[in-house]
Amino acid sequence: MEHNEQVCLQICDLSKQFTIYNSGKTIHACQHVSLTLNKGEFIGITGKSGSGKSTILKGIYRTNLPQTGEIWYASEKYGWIDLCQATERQILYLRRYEIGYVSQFLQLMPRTTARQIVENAVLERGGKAEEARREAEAILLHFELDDSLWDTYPNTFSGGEKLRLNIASAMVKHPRLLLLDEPTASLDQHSKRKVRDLIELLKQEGTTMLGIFHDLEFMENLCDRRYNMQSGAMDA
Ligand SMILES: Nc1ncnc2c1ncn2[C@@H]1O[C@H](COP(=O)(O)OP(=O)(O)OP(=O)(O)O)[C@@H](O)[C@H]1O
Repeated sequence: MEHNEQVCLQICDLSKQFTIYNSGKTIHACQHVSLTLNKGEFIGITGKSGSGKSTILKGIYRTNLPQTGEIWYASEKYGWIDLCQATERQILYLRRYEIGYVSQFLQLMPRTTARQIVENAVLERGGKAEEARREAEAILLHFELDDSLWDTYPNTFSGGEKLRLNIASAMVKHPRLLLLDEPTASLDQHSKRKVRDLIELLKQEGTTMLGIFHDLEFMENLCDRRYNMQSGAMDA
């Protein structure tokens, strides 16, 4: 396959189905999806509920493995790599240093405070302790997480607080490719604007993004192009 230098991610004829064991039924979660994402571009995925939007993102992040198709990614470390064929070790490396995934669900870590969650994200990408402390405080302030919460465990946080923390810890890693799976689903307008500001900042930094947002107004003027799951093409 020939690769273009401008391209960050190329999905080729991707299909994924699930078999429901107790009924034996097959669900075609997505079929024949082809999509090219250029470096620094932000594509929004649209389509009705159940049309396979999350399935695509999970395929890229390798939370699931599609039956057919290829997902070529221009990795800084590995060069062009088909994420469907990559080894577990390669996937772990890419998740740590190159590809970020934000959903509306916070992965809680036992006995880890909000501040530590964000600091760990900076340390994971290779940042120094002082840098981690500074960046964690800056992003927690940006998301207006009350500072009385910074050194507490997030299991008691409200939905919106968890979500803001989740987004903060993914964004602070500055991944080259960021996958956004409805990260703003339950946020109020004010918090959504905060997320939007950060997405704009990441865009300016050249981050490539692929995102799902139910709020089409939110997507407006933020993404460069929109891919429609039903038509399998870019929205006009
Ligand atoms: N692990 C799974 N096992 C069985 N079926 C699944 C699984 N994951 C997804 N599906 C099915 O695949 C289809 C596509 O799901 P997906 O979550 O990708 O849709 P979506 O477009 O993101 O939906 P929504 O907008 O409601 O979040 C759905 O019919 C769903 O029920």
